[in-house]
Amino acid sequence: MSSSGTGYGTAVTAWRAAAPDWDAYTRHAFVEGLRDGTLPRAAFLHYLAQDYVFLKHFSRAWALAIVKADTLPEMEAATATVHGLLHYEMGLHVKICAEAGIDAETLAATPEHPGNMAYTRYVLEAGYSGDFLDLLAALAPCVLGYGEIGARLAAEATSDTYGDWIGTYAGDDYQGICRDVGALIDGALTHRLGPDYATLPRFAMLSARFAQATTLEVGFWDMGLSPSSAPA
Ligand SMILES: Cc1ncc(C[n+]2csc(CCO)c2C)c(N)n1
Repeated sequence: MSSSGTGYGTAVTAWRAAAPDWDAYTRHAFVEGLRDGTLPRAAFLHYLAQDYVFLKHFSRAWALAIVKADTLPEMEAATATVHGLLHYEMGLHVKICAEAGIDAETLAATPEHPGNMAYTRYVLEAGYSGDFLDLLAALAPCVLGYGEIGARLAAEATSDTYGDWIGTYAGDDYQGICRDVGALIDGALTHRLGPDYATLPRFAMLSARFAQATTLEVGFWDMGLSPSSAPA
């Protein structure tokens, strides 16, 4: 595991260090292909189409966070994320795919890959059967991993083929979102478990959720690298 992160918060820094697959996720061959520009365009577009489906369910999971929240600021943070996903991030996917000749209707009809389904339904299930903390622990690797990937690739990229993608996640706006989500998690833990939350068994259970979602992110990149594994 890498020893350093991007410092998004106390809890996520601990969870990140304890997740066995963190490097497999953030330094995956797909990510390295974005870094050096060798990722085939077909793999990128296949990934984007699956990610469009992913974001739809991920938005539902953040909407569930509004339901599971306990304070108005928690509700506001979750609402802002839902809004950003539906009105900004999904639109970016539509635009990039349209430029590559995949129209919005085709994108919306993308068959959902089982690895995609496994990940989003795992996150939703964490929220359905658990509380706000369970849901945030399952949501966190996605948000913060892309922040870490973006920041590293902005410094280490050797090609600008995927510069727009890298720039989106390396940019100040997205890095600010990552710090906000890290602070939301630290605040939610303190509010529910007290300031010594990191010493409690519950914290280790949440860490395991974070690790599981991290492993499912690895599967998502794997899927992106093998377009032929998509269901009909
Ligand atoms: C598989 C997969 N994992 C993570 C992200 C990144 N991401 C998902 S939602 C969001 C906005 C804040 O919640 C960001 C950056 C993705 N697009 N696809």
